[in-house]
Amino acid sequence: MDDMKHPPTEDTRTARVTGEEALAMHAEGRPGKLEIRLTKPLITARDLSLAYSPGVAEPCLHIHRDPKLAYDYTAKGNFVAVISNGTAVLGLGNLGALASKPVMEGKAALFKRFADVDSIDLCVDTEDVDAFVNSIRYLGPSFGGINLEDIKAPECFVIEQRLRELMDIPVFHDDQHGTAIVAAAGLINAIHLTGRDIKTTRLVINGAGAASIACAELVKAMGMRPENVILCDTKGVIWRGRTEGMNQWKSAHATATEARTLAQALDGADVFFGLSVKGALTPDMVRAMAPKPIIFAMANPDPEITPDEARAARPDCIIATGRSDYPNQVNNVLGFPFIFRGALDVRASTINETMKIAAAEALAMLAREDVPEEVAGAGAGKALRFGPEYIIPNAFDPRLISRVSPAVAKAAMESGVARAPIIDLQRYARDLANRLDATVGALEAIAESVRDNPKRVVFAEGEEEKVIRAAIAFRNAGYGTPILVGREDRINAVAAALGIPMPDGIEIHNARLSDSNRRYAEYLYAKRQREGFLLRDCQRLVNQDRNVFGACMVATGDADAIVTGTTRSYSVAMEGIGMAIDPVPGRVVFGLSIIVSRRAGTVLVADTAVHERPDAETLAGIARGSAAAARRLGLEPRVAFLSFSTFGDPRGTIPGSIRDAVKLLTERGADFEFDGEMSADVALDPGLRASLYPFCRLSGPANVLIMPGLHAAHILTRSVPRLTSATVIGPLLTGLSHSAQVVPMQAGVNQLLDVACLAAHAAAQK
Ligand SMILES: NC(=O)C1=CN([C@@H]2O[C@H](COP(=O)(O)OP(=O)(O)OC[C@H]3O[C@@H](n4cnc5c(N)ncnc54)[C@H](OP(=O)(O)O)[C@@H]3O)[C@@H](O)[C@H]2O)C=CC1
Ligand SMILES: CC(=O)C(=O)O
Ligand SMILES: [Mg+2]
Repeated sequence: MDDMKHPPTEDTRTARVTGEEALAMHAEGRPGKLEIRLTKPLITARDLSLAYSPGVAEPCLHIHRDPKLAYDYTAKGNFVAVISNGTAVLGLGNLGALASKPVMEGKAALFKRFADVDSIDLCVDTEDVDAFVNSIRYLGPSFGGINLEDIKAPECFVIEQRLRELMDIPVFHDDQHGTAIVAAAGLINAIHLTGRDIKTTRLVINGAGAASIACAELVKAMGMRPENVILCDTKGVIWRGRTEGMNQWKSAHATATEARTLAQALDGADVFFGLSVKGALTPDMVRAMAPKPIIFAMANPDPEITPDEARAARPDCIIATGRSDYPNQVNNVLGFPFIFRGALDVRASTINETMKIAAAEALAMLAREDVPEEVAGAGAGKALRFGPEYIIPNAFDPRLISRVSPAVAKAAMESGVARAPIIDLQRYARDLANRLDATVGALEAIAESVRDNPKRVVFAEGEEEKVIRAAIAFRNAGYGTPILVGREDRINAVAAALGIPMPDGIEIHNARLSDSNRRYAEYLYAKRQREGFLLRDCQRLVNQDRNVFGACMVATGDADAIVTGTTRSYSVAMEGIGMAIDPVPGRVVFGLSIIVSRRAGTVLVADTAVHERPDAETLAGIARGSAAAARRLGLEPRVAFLSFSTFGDPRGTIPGSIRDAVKLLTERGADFEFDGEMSADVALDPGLRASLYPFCRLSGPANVLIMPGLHAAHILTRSVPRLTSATVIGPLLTGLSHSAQVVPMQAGVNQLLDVACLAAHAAAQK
């Protein structure tokens, strides 16, 4: 196919998902997005006596005497309730309490993911303000803070005000203040980039509800003149004297203006804030705005205008939306996790204006700094740099927690609402940076970098349902062009039976009918003719073995990477790939697994796929390859060669290969820390090494574990995800001259997608 190497023409940076994918994600495994985990063991009778009766009486009595101790003996200090009645669910309207639950679980998940704040959703089934307030006001003892969400205006103003008066913990309506803080941060930078002065900037806000009123208040507090801010709602401009559809909060922002419609208000305006509904802003309105207009179309899930439409109407505009799949995401996810983190850590009694402005400024300033490689996506073509397409940090920026939360904590202390001040703020910021796992950010950075540099990835088992789903998800995620190997009618029939429409941009190649199969057979014959293969043997392999066909596509440059493994055993799939793709000369091919755990951070394990009993040279090669992979993930490698014994204790038959591998690396002067043999606990816990093995050369807990053989590697990586809360990614094949990955046969759609993304990333590094 002539056009084989042309990537899709549309903007592949975006990570679009389908409704079907979103439903499947929510239904998969344990339904929903949250579960509760224990922080203390409850295994023995003693554990039970300590955690429950009689032991639990002790903290109860202490807290009774001194309520502050609740922060020391319970989860209160890190626990936030996300509360809604579902009357303004995103921009979807009044869906009710139950239907708001996915958003509320989502907010709780974001609290945990981005700021390690524990959180629970409480969906309260009433639209009555008094009943709502009364159902919350008595819950204070359980929580360190209350995050109100998606409650419509004007009731939300009354509810928040009353709860703030009644409760002694922060009560924060995210749609009001979280949104205003993030929008203000983006506005500070957009004003700077377009050379404006906030005092003369004219803003039109579409919407006069929770988010809009809070935005109007904050921008005015920041110096925008009241007469330069016009609000519109479903009845048009909120002008001074209007009586229809008004309330006291709208009246407070009514402007003396002749404009009556949004279009009239926008004539010559500098800035548009959309906090209303999809499609409310038309290209004609955008065309009527001032030069270099600033457009924040923040309605969710669909903005008031899409970036493509806005740019087509006004190429000189700065455009932001509330979505994560366009550049410039102005969304309160950049605010609430970090604001609460800072407020909780100083046990703030409230979140006040000083804290909000500190958060907005910290966000704005972070966007002006150089973006570290792991955020921009290592090797990505499009670097994120302060400018019209990057006015606000990315939600996955790991620096957010160590910038925004300390700014909020400091402002709380300075404004006198901190009940547990932090003495050393620099140390606090450092501790926060380490609180989140770096690999999670690194993996998202890998995905981002693949979106910037999309690849052609062969899904060799193209007729399988889960493979088709993964290929479609790969395409929708913007990772590049999936190539399904299989019969077109079969693939279309499977997709039709599943009710999945096949999107454009997916290629299907039937090995037997492909124009290229003769070329692949000749390629294979040239490689294998001295190993007993005739041309017709090679032709048969190419025609009949999809792994061989797919690997030939990659080896001859028709594709960038191949993913397989769901229908054949690992070794058979490897054999097919190995027919066409060689190891990098001098490198060992091995499997690398990544264990991501909260407790131990990120730990790489190798070899988890290829060598049953590696000799010393192979072990040394595996260690070298693993150390290089660790560096690519942003980890400085500390490599431990594992055994049942540590430096000869207990005595036994330690495989000589381990000690010889350590010797080989020492003689050759490896440029990373390594040592062994040692047992896994000694490798992971430096405390166990300190007194008995002070000579050990590892400076901290090992983050790369080299296994003595495949049996031990399998036992470890297969049991960890079933016995603990850790995730295991891989095994990922390492050391081949072209990017190829074999997933375990039981791999699901998400695993296939992740591995395909990693394969595409690896292809970019070849
Ligand atoms: N990006 C982000 O971080 C956030 C985005 N949002 C988005 O902002 C929007 C509003 O949310 P929220 O303030 O909580 O909701 P509210 O229900 O409190 O307010 C909605 C407001 O939008 C107005 N409105 C509805 N349709 C139109 C229209 N066609 N033209 C003009 N105004 C209209 C309503 O007018 P009226 O008063 O006449 O009924 C009301 O004033 C949602 O789309 C939400 O997703 C909200 C929070 C954060
Ligand atoms: C982002 C958000 O909170 C909303 O759209 O309601
Ligand atoms: Mg909301």
